[in-house]
Amino acid sequence: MRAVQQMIKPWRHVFKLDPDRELGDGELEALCLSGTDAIMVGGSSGVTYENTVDLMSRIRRYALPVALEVSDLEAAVPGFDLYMIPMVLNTPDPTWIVGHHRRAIERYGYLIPWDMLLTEGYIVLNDNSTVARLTGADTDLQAEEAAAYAQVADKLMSLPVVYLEYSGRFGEVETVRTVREAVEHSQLFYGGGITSEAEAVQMAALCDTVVVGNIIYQDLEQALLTVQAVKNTQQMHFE
Ligand SMILES: CC(C)=CCC/C(C)=C/CC/C(C)=C/CC/C(C)=C/CC/C(C)=C/CC/C(C)=C/CC/C(C)=C/COP(=O)(O)OP(=O)(O)O
Ligand SMILES: O=P(O)(O)OC[C@@H](O)CO
Ligand SMILES: [Mg+2]
Repeated sequence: MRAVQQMIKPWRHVFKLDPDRELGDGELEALCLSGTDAIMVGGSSGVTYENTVDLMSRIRRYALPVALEVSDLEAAVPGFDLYMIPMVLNTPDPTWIVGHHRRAIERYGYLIPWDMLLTEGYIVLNDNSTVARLTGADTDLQAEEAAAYAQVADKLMSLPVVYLEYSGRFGEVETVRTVREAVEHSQLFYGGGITSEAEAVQMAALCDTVVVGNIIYQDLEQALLTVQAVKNTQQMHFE
């Protein structure tokens, strides 16, 4: 297994911080010392080189892994522990599957630290989200259709990560369960709409890694409570 895959394998809980949103030093310290396994830096709009460098250097004061989820080439900042590269599987627009990626490779060439890159097969499921609008994702999927996309990522493309993305809304548990049953090798990330311990526990039982984002900016105390909720939850096993 590649070193980057080994790095993310133990991640159960991750906070995703958006460079385009304000976060005080005290709040950042609470997040970084919360016991979460890692910080992902990313957003689907307003991410610039400047706000990404600024956030990375502030997180760097703490001893936990920090990943950049690359969503805009202008914000390809060196100095992260790893780079997570989304490919949106359920869009008809190849720009978001391979187009930006081809351009990135043409632009950065030998500067790309390949051994620090990890590809994520994104399945975008909230129609009312920035990422769905941006990528034109076909979010109107039955559970079995989402599971088929997950198997494209897992079994045909051998992607290290399948990312069920409900950004901004709590997902359908039955869909997540159906996807869980279909994914064998990829690490299954869940993100979207977690605002409480109970919601965190539900998704932690089904997924390898739970990502918590927006609630950080709305109710920090609730966000912090999700860390132990996830870590104390055992994953269900499916045959
Ligand atoms: C030189 C150097 C340091 C290199 C570093 C790495 C690098 C740049 C390597 C180049 C290789 C490469 C292949 C890069 C890919 C470039 C790229 C721009 C790909 C497109 C990625 C993509 C599909 C983006 C679409 C949007 C997306 C899926 C974003 C992921 C994050 C996300 C969904 C955040 C949620 O957004 P949020 O703002 O929270 O949304 P809400 O408003 O709903 O809350
Ligand atoms: O912001 P929320 O809704 O928690 O979603 C987390 C993450 O999946 C966003 O990319
Ligand atoms: Mg967000």
